[in-house]
Amino acid sequence: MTYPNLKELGWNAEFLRQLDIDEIGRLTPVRLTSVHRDRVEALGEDGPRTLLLPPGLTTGEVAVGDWVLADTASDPEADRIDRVLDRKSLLHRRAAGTDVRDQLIAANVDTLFITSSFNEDFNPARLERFLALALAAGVQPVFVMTKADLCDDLDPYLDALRDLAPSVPVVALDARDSDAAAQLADWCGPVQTVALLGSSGVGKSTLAATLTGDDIVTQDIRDDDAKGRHTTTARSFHRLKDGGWLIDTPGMRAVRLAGVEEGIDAVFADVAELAAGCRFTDCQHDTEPGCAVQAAIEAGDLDPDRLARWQKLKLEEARHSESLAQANARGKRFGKIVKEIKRAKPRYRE
Ligand SMILES: Nc1nc2c(ncn2[C@@H]2O[C@H](COP(=O)(O)OP(=O)(O)OP(=O)(O)O)[C@@H](O)[C@H]2O)c(=O)[nH]1
Ligand SMILES: [Zn+2]
Repeated sequence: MTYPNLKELGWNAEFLRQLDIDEIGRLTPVRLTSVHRDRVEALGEDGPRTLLLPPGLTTGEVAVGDWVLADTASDPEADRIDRVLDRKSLLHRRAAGTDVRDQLIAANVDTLFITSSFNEDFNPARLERFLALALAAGVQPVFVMTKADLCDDLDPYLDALRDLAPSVPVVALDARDSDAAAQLADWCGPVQTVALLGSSGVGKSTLAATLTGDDIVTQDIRDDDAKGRHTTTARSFHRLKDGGWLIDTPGMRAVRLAGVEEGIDAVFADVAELAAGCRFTDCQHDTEPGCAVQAAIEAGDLDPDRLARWQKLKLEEARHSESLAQANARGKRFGKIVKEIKRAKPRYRE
């Protein structure tokens, strides 16, 4: 069995530069292909490996696509991660439900295929949200529009996408057709890593199968977390027909924003620029005098819906970032209390 070499796995000079002389001989670079509660799976030049984590590092701090240095010599019982290399990009989101922790989705992704279909699923607010996520992560976004075969008139959708983000490439395709791979070939070649994002039913699994040549029905690997709840922590890493890699994330209906303010401002650069011209720095762009945003709306230069979507996203971002900061503070307080309790408790056995 031959395995892909490091370069084929996406390794490049940026990662190599992070190793010091001692590490080059002693440690092995490998790329993470799935993350479980207590261990990770990785792929390197010698094939797949299971790695344990060193003290002080949890699986919540690593993501599929990460490059890590594996220590395969120190402990005869198990291979371990020595350290995680700096990432060139990191997609993350807020965890589901009331959990406000940041959840890592995928690391070192070059291109995010923001997938939507030409039908009722088409939703500008959702696309902007995905776009903000991609830009904040440092990933190139591409709009991949599926079910083109079912739509009589693509133009209104294509126009809407151009208004939304003029510089983002748009590809319209039938996800079931093998031509789809050729249409996306620019982003799927050797050394490139892509990820798919989009709501349920838009055709992500279908497209993944077309791009990889496998029928990779998303297999969520369920793990029990510390509280015994079932969580989906594993993501899959698949070889693309064109030589690159696909990180396949389970359907994400609602991406929770947090810490992506820069991404939002980039997506709404036109509105943000207008807002910078308002008379008051804390202008709410409502009825304030000297509001450049309202002036643009009146002049027909700005769609009021777009202003509303910007405000909604910013509010959501502010709220989530705040709760994240609060949760971190709470976590620290909790940690302190646990330590105090431990200190106070008599120790019967060690
Ligand atoms: N006609 C047509 N059907 C498509 C296309 N893409 C996907 N489908 C169909 O749409 C349905 C849903 O596709 P999936 O690939 O399962 O969608 P998904 O995004 O993976 O959905 P989740 O797994 O729920 O996230 C399937 O019946 C596909 O065959 C397309 O481009 N054209
Ligand atoms: Zn204003």
